[in-house]
This record gives sequence, C-alpha cells and structure tokens, in this order.
Amino acid sequence: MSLSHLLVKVQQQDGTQWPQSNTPHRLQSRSYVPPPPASGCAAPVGWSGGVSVPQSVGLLGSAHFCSPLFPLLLPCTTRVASRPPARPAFLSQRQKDETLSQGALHPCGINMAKSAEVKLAVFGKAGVGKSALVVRFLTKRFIWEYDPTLESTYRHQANIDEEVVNMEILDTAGQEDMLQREGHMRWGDGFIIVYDITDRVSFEEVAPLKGLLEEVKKPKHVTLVLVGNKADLEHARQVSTEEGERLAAELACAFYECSACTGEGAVSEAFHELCREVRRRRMVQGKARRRSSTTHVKQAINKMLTKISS
Ligand SMILES: Nc1nc2c(ncn2[C@@H]2O[C@H](COP(=O)(O)OP(=O)(O)OP(=O)(O)O)[C@@H](O)[C@H]2O)c(=O)[nH]1
Repeated sequence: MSLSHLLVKVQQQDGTQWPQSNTPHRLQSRSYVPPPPASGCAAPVGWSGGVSVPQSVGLLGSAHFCSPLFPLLLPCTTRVASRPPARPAFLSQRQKDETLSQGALHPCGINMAKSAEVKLAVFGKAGVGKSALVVRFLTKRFIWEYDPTLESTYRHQANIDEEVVNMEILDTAGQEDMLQREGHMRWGDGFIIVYDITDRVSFEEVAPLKGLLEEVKKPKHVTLVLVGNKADLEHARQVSTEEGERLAAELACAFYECSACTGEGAVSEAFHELCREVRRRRMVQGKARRRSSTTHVKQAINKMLTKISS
C-alpha cells in the first residue's frame, strides 16, 4: 500500500466500504494494472470503489486518524509516517507520564517494560505484493487497487510465544533508489524479501537483494525470511515451490509461499518467524558479547597474577 497520496481499496470482510465522509479529498492516482484476480480473490458483489487518503493531511502526529486503515489497525497497530514516533500513538497524557516514569503501559494494556522492539523491513520488486502482505498481516484483509508505494511504516504489537513484541514494519517502495534502499537496510533488524510466483524476474532479484543486505549489514548476520506471494495465481505460476525452497536453503532462511489475496500460506507466521529469528540472533550475540567480556576479565586477572608471582 502506498503513502498518503495513493488510492486505496480495502476488501473488508463484511464487503462494505469505508464511508466517503472519511475522504475529504479525492486524489490523482498513477495508473497501475493489477494482475488478473484469481477466482478466490474476486471482489465482493457490490464492491464499487475505494477511499482516497488525503495527501494534504500529513501522517505525522495524529494524522493516522485520517488513514482509511486506521479503524482496521486498532487496537494494537498504528500507522505512522516515514519515521515512527518514539512512543506509540493514542496515549493520554497520564499514560505518557506513566510510560516515561515506568517504561510501561501500551494502549492495549500490555506492559511494554518487558517487551521487545523489532524493526522489520519488507523488500522486493515493484508489484510483488509487499504492501498487500503487510496489510494482510496487520488487518487480515486484502487491498485491491492502489499505486506504487513510496514508503510506509506501521507499528504493531503481537504476542509471540507468550512474549510481547513491538514491531515496526517498513513497507518499502519497489522503485526506491539505492541510497534509500541502503538506508532502509541499515535501519532494519530483520527482512522479508518478497517475490511474485507469477513473475520470474522478481524471483531473480532476490539473490542480489540478499547480497546488498549482506554488504550493508556487514559484519552482522542478515536475518531474513523469503516469501513467494500470489500463490492463488497458480495458473500463471512461473516459479515452482521447489525453486523457492532451494533458494531459501541457499540463503539460509525460512521460506513461505502464500497469498496476500486469499490469506493462504501463513502470512502471519512469516512475520512472527522473522521476529523469533531476530530475537534468537540477539540472544546469541548477547551471549557472545558476554563471553568475550568474561574472557577479557580472565585474561586481565591472569596477567596480574603472572606479574605478582614473577
Ligand atoms: N492475485 C493476487 N494479487 C495480489 C496479491 N498480492 C498483491 N496482489 C496485487 O498485486 C498488485 C501489487 O500489489 P502491491 O502490494 O502494491 O505490491 P508492492 O510490492 O507493494 O508494489 P510497490 O509498492 O510498487 O513496490 C496489486 O494490484 C495487488 O492487488 C496476491 O496474493 N494475489
């Protein structure tokens, strides 16, 4: 999904539309020709239009109230501008004070003091369905039509393996320039690379993206999940499941084939697994750091003892 000046259509589960009263400005949208929808992805009967997100209203501060996705993203998800605020939105002053003094309290009532922060960035060729996947994960709904993404960031809180995880999810633009891309790669803790199973070129772009990630994150290990999207378009498939699995094995990452459209193939699991992997890696790195500082202390003590005894 794109930023504020994009035309967005959301297929709500109940088939209703967002009220037009939410759409003070109708905006010009660049043309985008979506792939032919599979039968499972047909628009609901009576579906006739979408809502526009007004560009004139910025997305910083309280502007997320204007997003058509805003009601969908409550209570645990907030949409923010290109850089997320330091604290989650929707806090009252009292809550803000408590957050500052105790490091606790999320609008969902979950204690944030014991929660982990994970920054996830989604990459892939333009049109592979990055935004659709993010929105499917956050809202369990599917976006039908929109323009190419500029860049969107979402905050989302989830309970993964009985631990609270605060995610910041960056939906990157398929057409971003190299400078932006490298910046986003530096920003992220974990990455989802998406390709479209009906578009071989998008699959061929995965390995170079991983290569760039490794260059940018050097010497850190790149925490990654590979997703083959649009699994509902079996009739137009250009990349087999086996090829996806082989590539994931080469890249040493988890692999999911799924459809943002129908929801098949564990979209949420891909995001959750990435969070788990980020946390595992942090634990390993933390232990390694502790081990190396213990080794330093031991070496210093040994040196002192040698000096004293000589
Ligand atoms: N049939 C089908 N269509 C999909 C699926 N996911 C996305 N699409 C469609 O593919 C088109 C592109 O989806 P986006 O989510 O905008 O792709 P993107 O990767 O974010 O594109 P950029 O913002 O240009 O980088 C849209 O028309 C979507 O409706 C899917 O799982 N199945």
